[in-house]
Amino acid sequence: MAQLIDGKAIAARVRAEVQVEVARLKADRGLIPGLAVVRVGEDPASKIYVTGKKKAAEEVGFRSWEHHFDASISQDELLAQVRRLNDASAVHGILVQLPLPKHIDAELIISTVKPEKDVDGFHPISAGNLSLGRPGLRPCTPAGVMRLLEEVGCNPSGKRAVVVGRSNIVGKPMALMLLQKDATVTICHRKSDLPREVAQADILVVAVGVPELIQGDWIKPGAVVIDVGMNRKADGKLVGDVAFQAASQRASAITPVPGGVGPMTIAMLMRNTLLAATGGV
Ligand SMILES: NC(=O)C1=CN([C@@H]2O[C@H](COP(=O)(O)OP(=O)(O)OC[C@H]3O[C@@H](n4cnc5c(N)ncnc54)[C@H](OP(=O)(O)O)[C@@H]3O)[C@@H](O)[C@H]2O)C=CC1
Ligand SMILES: Nc1nc(=O)c2c([nH]1)NC[C@@H]1CN(c3ccc(C(=O)N[C@@H](CCC(=O)O)C(=O)O)cc3)C=[N+]21
Repeated sequence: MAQLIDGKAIAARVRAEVQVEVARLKADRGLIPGLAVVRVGEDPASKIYVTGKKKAAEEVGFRSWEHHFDASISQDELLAQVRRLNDASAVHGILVQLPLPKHIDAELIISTVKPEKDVDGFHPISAGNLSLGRPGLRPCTPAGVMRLLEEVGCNPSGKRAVVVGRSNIVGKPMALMLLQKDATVTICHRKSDLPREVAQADILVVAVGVPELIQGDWIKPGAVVIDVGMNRKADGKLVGDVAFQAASQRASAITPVPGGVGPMTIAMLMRNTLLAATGGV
């Protein structure tokens, strides 16, 4: 049986580290990091996520604001709101919750966030820095995965890593971060021969959004398996992209869903906001 990677507990540790640094910043410099979250429309999943973020921000001692707009807000008005947050000196981090309504060009909105305040790590400047191997704000989910690997003593150097999914917010930055740690990286998508590629993986990261797409018997014995997928079933329960029971028979370590990568995403958002406030990247 695989070791269960307790993302919930590790995330709590990351938040505790941030909390200590925030207390020191307040005492030494009178500086309180501030995080602004922009939410548009009534996506129920977004609402849950934003609530989790608010709780975490309070816990670590940040100021936080949620700016909620009706789904009918115009693109120009949303752009104006983002610019206002860019100019607000108490705001060190800005997160525009995705997805945005269809009449809004999400890429344009993301590019309008000041790169120094881009705590999601989605701005083209942040993506460019990552791709060039320069310091910068990193996307929270893959950054959280890297921390999980570290915590279970899994050093990617020289290992075969397979990332399933190539989105700009998870799969692609994940592959680049593993590459930066000297893994030999394969990126898979709809046209890939998944059973063949997955069988090669010493480290498998799956970020697809298809319930239990990855079958247990594809997994290389001893692999470390990280399941980013979050799929809600009809009964309200969450399942990942990996068939968990069968996979845990072969993996050496595996993340559960929920309680794996999800809490790490929020914890790394807190870290990024602290970094943005101190200019520490
Ligand atoms: N835990 C967390 O903190 C977070 C969880 N998530 C979850 O992670 C999952 C992925 O999110 P995201 O990256 O935004 O998703 P996207 O929909 O943007 O990307 C999905 C990727 O999976 C690939 N894919 C889809 N179906 C298949 C298939 N049948 N075989 C192989 N590849 C496939 C797509 O390939 P192609 O490019 O060829 O279309 C695409 O590259 C979702 O479940 C999401 O809810 C996301 C963000 C944070
Ligand atoms: N600009 C932007 N940045 C994001 O980082 C972003 C986004 N938009 N849009 C949506 C996705 C999704 N995402 C999650 C984060 C935490 C959990 C999380 O904490 N999950 C808990 C379970 C929560 C539950 O029970 O529903 C867990 O896995 O244990 C889930 C999903 C961030 N995203």
